[in-house]
Amino acid sequence: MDDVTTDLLIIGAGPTGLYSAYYAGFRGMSVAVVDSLPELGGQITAMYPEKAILDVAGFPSVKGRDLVEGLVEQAASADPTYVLDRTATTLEHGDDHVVVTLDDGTRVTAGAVLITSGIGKFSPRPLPAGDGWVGRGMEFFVPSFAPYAGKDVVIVGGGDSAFDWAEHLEPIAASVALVHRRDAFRAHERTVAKVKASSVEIITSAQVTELRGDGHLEQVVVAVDGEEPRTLEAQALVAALGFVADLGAIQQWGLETSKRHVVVDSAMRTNLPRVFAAGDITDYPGKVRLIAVGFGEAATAVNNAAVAIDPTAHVFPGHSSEG
Ligand SMILES: Cc1cc2nc3c(=O)[nH]c(=O)nc-3n(C[C@H](O)[C@H](O)[C@H](O)COP(=O)(O)OP(=O)(O)OC[C@H]3O[C@@H](n4cnc5c(N)ncnc54)[C@H](O)[C@@H]3O)c2cc1C
Repeated sequence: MDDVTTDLLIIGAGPTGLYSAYYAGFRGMSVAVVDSLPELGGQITAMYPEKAILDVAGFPSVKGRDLVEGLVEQAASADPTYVLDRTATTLEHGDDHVVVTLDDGTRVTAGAVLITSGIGKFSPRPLPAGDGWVGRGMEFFVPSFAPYAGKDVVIVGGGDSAFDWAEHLEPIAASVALVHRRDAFRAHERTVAKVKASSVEIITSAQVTELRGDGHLEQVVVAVDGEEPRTLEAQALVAALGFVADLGAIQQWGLETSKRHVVVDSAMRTNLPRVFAAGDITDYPGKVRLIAVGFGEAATAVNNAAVAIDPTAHVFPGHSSEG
C-alpha cells in the first residue's frame, strides 16, 4: 500500500475510533483509520453483532451491527482513509509530526495519533478438544444467528458472550446446551436468569473432552465432575472461552501504561507528545469501559488533538446542530 499522510491517524476502528473519525471530519481534519481486523466495528463486529445493546445514549435498544453501520455512515462525512487488515507496529516522532509504520511496511505520517485500540489485537482462547474443528461445526464467534436455525448447539463458557449467544440462539436452534467448567458464571445476572428460565440445558462443573463426527461435527463428549461422561448430539459448537488480548507493539512505544491500559489525562493526552488515546484502551481513576464512555472520550481526544496539530485552533469545536 502507498504511504499515507494525514492530519489525524486513528489506530483502531471500533466504536470509539469510528466516532473519532466523524469528529475529525467535523473539525476539518483529514483522517486515516487503521485496524488489524478486516472489518470495521471492533469488539461489536467481532463478538456480538446481533446483540441488542441497551445503554447507548439515544438508542433504547440497538443491534450491534446497526450501531456500527450508523457509526460508519456518520464517519463517512469525514471521508476517512481506511487501512484495514494492517497492524500498527512502530511509532517515531518528528518535529511537527508522528510516523506510524504498519506491519506491511506502510508509513503513515500524521499531525497527531489517536490510539483507540480497545483491548488490543484479540484472538479467541482455544478449546483444546476442538483442535482442528474450526469450520467443521465449531466456531469462536457468532456473527449471525441464521446458520444455527434447527441445529443442536453446544456453547462452551460462562461469560457474557456464552450467555448472550445461548439467549439468542435458543428460540431458533433445535436445542441449546451450555457447558461450563465451574458452577458460577461471570455473565450478567439478568441474562443468566433469562437463560436459566429458558429451555437451554446448563451443564456445570463440566468440560468438553472430545468432538466427534465424520467430517462435520455430530457429537460432543462432556466430562461432568463425579458423573459418567455424557455424549451430546450437536451439529454446532461455539467456544466462548474469552479472548487473549495482545497490546502488541504498542507496548514498546514508551507509553505510560497501567495494567495493559494506556494512562491518559483529562484531555486524553498520553505521556507522548501528539499521541492521544480514547475508549477501552485508556486508564485513569474511575475509568468505566463502555461504548458511551468511549464516545465522550473520542470527542475530548479529537478536539484536543486539533489544538496539538494547530495551536491556533480552539479546543471547543462549536455546536454541530444545523438549520
Ligand atoms: C460480549 C460483549 C458485550 C458487550 N456489551 C456491551 C454493551 O451492552 N454496552 C457497552 O457499552 N459495551 C459493551 N461491551 C463493551 C464494548 O464493546 C467496548 O467498550 C467497546 O467495543 C470499546 O470500543 P473501542 O473502540 O474502544 O475498542 P474495540 O471495540 O476493542 O476496538 C479496537 C480495535 O482496535 C484494533 N486494534 C488493536 N490493536 C491494533 C493495532 N496495533 N493496529 C491496528 N488495529 C488495532 C482492534 O482490531 C479493534 O478492532 C461489550 C463487550 C463484549 C465483549
